[in-house]
Amino acid sequence: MKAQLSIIGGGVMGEAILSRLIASNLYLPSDVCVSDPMPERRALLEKKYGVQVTPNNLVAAAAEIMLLAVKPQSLNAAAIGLANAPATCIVSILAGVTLAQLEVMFPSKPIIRAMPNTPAQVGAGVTAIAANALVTAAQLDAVRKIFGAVGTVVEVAESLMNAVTGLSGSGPAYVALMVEAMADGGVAAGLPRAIAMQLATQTVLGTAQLLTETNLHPAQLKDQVTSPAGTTIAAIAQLEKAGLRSAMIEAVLAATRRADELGN
Ligand SMILES: NC(=O)c1ccc[n+]([C@@H]2O[C@H](COP(=O)([O-])OP(=O)(O)OC[C@H]3O[C@@H](n4cnc5c(N)ncnc54)[C@H](OP(=O)(O)O)[C@@H]3O)[C@@H](O)[C@H]2O)c1
Ligand code: PRO
Repeated sequence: MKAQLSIIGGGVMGEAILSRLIASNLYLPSDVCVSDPMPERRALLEKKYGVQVTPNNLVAAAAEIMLLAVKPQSLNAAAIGLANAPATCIVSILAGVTLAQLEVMFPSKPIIRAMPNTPAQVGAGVTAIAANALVTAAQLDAVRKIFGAVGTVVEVAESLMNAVTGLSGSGPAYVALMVEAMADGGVAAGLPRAIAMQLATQTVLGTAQLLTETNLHPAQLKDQVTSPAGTTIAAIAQLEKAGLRSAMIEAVLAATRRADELGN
């Protein structure tokens, strides 16, 4: 049976997207087929979501939309035999892999390159998409709906996709590092670990919500928190001394460069 959607690679991101598509009723489990080499993984996805599973990418490829969710290093192996895949539209979430490279692998196919992030697991992701010239308005709409089920969708020029990868694709790891470090600071100052984690996580969540809902510039928010001769400016002086801003800028650039390398 031809599935509406196939997912090639049922790992972290494949499952994150799958789980929201099923939970939001955008796809019926019977309309989705997931291909993964690991029997335990297939069994888990089949049991948890009721989807079709297969170890054979060619079987899965018989779908309206084929979502490639393998690691960039596994793409060549995963794509063997898929050049003439019956899939109508190919969607790739692979870091660094360009539309031009995908067009060589899947000649004459409508292809969309996408970069989601792991908050997709809770429907709070952000995904950038870029389409090739063969994608129809209906296909773009269908793919927008897929990523809309896991969060916000933005369209960007394909030339910016590696920068997106360096910022929002990899970004949850930077924020997680910051939350962990803030909690460690709280523990160093005497807070119990569980309370410190709750305070750190909610501070990040609330600050993101405040910035989103008020459209405040981050500098204005910082100024609101920073009393003259107060506690916050003492902390900020330390962060500036340690080069936090520069470290964050360099981190995004390093991830962007790595995405460039993965595409070569
Ligand atoms: N994780 C993120 O935050 C994130 C965010 C945005 C985009 N991405 C992109 O999403 C892709 C997947 O990342 P991930 O973190 O989900 O990786 P992952 O957890 O390793 O998932 C990849 C899955 O593909 C399977 N696989 C390997 N070779 C295959 C083949 N030939 N055919 C079918 N399936 C195959 C893997 O099985 P085995 O484990 O048995 O090899 C694994 O289950 C990557 O290209 C990454 O750049 C990831
Ligand atoms: N995770 C993938 C990586 O680290 C791509 C963006 C987030 O390569």
